[in-house]
This record gives sequence, structure tokens and C-alpha cells, in this order.
Amino acid sequence: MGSSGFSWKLNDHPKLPKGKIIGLVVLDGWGEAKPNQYNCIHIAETPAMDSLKMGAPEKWRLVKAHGKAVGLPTEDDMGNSEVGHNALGAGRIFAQGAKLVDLALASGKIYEGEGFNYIKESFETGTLHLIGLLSDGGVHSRLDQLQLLLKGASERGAKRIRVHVLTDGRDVLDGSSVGFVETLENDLAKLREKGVDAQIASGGGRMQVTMDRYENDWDVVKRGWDAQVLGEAPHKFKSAVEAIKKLREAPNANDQYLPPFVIVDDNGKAVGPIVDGDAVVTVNFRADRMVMLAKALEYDDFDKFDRVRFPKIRYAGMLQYDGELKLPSHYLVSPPEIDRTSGEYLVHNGIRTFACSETVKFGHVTFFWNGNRSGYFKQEMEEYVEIPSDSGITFNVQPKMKALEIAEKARDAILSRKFDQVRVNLPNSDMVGHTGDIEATIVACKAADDAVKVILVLEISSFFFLLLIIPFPENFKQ
Ligand SMILES: O=C(O)[C@@H](CO)OP(=O)(O)O
Repeated sequence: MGSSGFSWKLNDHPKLPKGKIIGLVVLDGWGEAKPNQYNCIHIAETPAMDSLKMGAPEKWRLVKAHGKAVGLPTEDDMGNSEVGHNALGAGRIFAQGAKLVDLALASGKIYEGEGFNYIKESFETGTLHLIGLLSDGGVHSRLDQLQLLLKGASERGAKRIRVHVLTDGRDVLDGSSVGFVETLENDLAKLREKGVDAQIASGGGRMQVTMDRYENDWDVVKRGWDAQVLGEAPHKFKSAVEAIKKLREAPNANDQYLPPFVIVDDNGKAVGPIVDGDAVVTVNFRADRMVMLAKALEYDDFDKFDRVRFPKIRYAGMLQYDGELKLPSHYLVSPPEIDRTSGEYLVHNGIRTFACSETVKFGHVTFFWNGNRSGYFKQEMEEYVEIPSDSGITFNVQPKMKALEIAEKARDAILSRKFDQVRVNLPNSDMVGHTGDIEATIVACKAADDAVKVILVLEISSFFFLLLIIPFPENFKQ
């Protein structure tokens, strides 16, 4: 029995034979939508998936992966891999970070918690820095939450505020960052009218600056550190709107990949480096792309890049991003407590798991799957394999990514007969799809299908192919 009276014991499955291997393949970014010239899955040749669908239509199911089905605030919230993998791994629906932050802001509880009281100690003499993704995408952060936090913090004594913006163009339309920065500038101007010294201090595109994940490329975090903490960047501007407009003039410029910039005063001095005595809040609620920065901001022992300066700050995350590492140690809103996940049940029942993906999605089938928890439940019963992702290139350059390598590992794991569940994430269609490059995305979908073919070996008893369906606004496709 578990500590609260429940039992870890799993009953036999009514249909699946005992002792056979289960293949669990997440085709990240796949879904079903009406066929048109933007539907890359429809255009690509996908014989393996087609044969699974046509061969056993009675077994083909679509999984809803957006809105309330995955714990998001409303049906209009598009899905994403964090909430999808959390829900799949747990087999239950938990109110997700976006919703928990909404509730804490609406009730004002966010300002009563330990995290806010901790950072508040810096308000009298230090600056409050807010770092995060600036958009209304609702996947990693939301503009309206930032706006409320700015208002709430200034009403509670923050006199000097600096915002470090990360432009999106991935969960929202490319080019929309100018509008988001203008909106934020308006808000900050209103705060200035009320006597608060509030400004944007630095910025850059999310895939170039700060928001790397699973330690794929620490240079991304370093570029952010240089701009946000040291006040150094290759581009300097007097205003963030000017910065974005100017940087977007470069050929093939894209919000996701804008280079880092800092805002400087009339003497060319950065307006908002992070220094001793300041408070810092990372305003993203989603964990994966904040963990690396959180480590850089919090860990005394840190060797991933030369921080040059390690300011003594009060740092809080919007949420705690890693429950196992307890990182960061201070946070404004308690994260969803995703407990009793399927992985934990499996180890309690002697069922052995193999999980694999490439770096950019590795944590999806481990960390997110296990309820935002790093590490193994029981190492002797689990094996997690990470295939290093390409770094330093955009994903449309190598659209096949590591699909084949992942599939071969999965196949070998099945054939080894050492595991009962073999779980993989094939990230191509998602990662390449996010670049908006149609040709490359078609290649990516075909590569995912080729990988499925490799995994389809006879020794397996059942496959679950999970298509994460993420409805985008119609105009996103243009
Ligand atoms: O790349 C990411 O961070 C998100 C989109 O913001 O994609 P996914 O949810 O598929 O990981």
C-alpha cells in the first residue's frame, strides 16, 4: 500500500497478454487535420502510419491534447508537449502551471507566498528583474500574467523594474514580437508615470537566448547571461521596439532567432544589468526551458560557462521547475503535484522500462513523463537513453534529426527482451514544424514514419502511437 492508503498493485490488463512488450511511440507534433497544402503529414509519404491506421481502424483512436483535456485553463489553449506528456505519463489530468498562476494572480495569493516575500526584501534598495518569454502563446508564459505581476509588484513596493524579454515566433506568429514589445512598453510607460523606474533592459529570440533545454547548448544560456546579468551584447539600442524592428531587417530574420541585445542610456551604458542585492523572477511557468537558467542563477558551483560575475541576488521562479532538484528553491506559485505517475507504478510492479529520445525531447519521455521529476524511480528497472541532438543549427537544416537513431535504439531494446515497455519520442515533425519551413517539415514527417517502420518489429504485442494534436490558429500556417 502507498502511504495514503492506495495500492501500487496493477491489475492485469483485460486484453493485452501478460509478459509481452509494449511499444509506446510519441510522434511529437503529429495530428489529424483537414488535408491541404499546409498539412505536411498529409503531403508526406507515411506508409507505416497509414498501414497502422488502415489496417486496424477499430483500434485507431485520436487523443485530445489541448485545453482542459490536459489541464490548461480553457478549451482555447493550444496543447504543448509539457502538458501532453504530463497527462500521458500520469494517466490523469492535473491543473497545469498556466492555470495555477492564473488562480494565484486572481486571488492575490501569489503576493502572500514565501517566494514573493523573499524577493520583496530587495525592493527597497535593489532592482526587480523579470526574465521570460514575451507572447500570449500560453505554452511557456503569458503576457497578461507578466502585466499583472508588474502591476502587483509595483503596488507592493518595487521601485525599479527591468524586464528582459525573449521574443517568441514559435507559439505565436513570427513577426508578432514587435506588437508584444509595444504593449509592454506602454505598460512600463504607465508605471513610470506613477514614479516607478521601469524599463526593458535586454532581449533576444528564445532559440538564441536563454531558452535552451535539457543542456543541448549552453551557449544559448550564456548569450542570455551576458545580456541580462553582465549587460553585454553584440547589439545595443536605445529602445526595445527599435531593437526588434532593426534586427528583423536582417535577411531571414525570425523572432525565435533574434540575436541578443541590450538597451543602453545616452552614455551607451546598459540600463539594467543584474547586480548584488537585486531580485530576479523568471516568469515562465513551463519548466523545461527555464531549468538551465535557474541553475546558472542559483548554483554556487557551476561550470557550464564562465559567468564572469555571480551576483548575490534573491531569485525566484514563477514555479519550481524541477521537483527532484528543488530548483529553484524559491518560487511564486507551487507547481502541480503530479504524483503516482505510470512510471512509478511500473517499477512497483516489476515492469521494466526503456525510454529514449534525442536531447531536445529527452526530458519529454523522462522528466515530463514522470511528473516533472528528474532521474530514475528505480535504476535497476529502467534505462533512459539520450541521443545527442544537433546543436547550433536550426532544425530545418537537418529535418531527419535523430529519428533513425532513436528507432534503432528502440528496436534493439525490444529485441533484447530486457524491457516490458519501450517508450520513445520522435521529435521531427514538431521541431521542424515549428520552423515554419514546409519543405523541411514534409521531410521530417517522412523521417518519423521511416522510424516507425524500424520500430515495428514482430516481437512486440501492442503499440500505442500517440499523436500530440496541437491546433494552431488558421493563419499560423500561412
Ligand atoms: O519547443 C518548445 O518549447 C515547445 C513550443 O514552445 O514545443 P513542445 O511543446 O513541443 O516542446
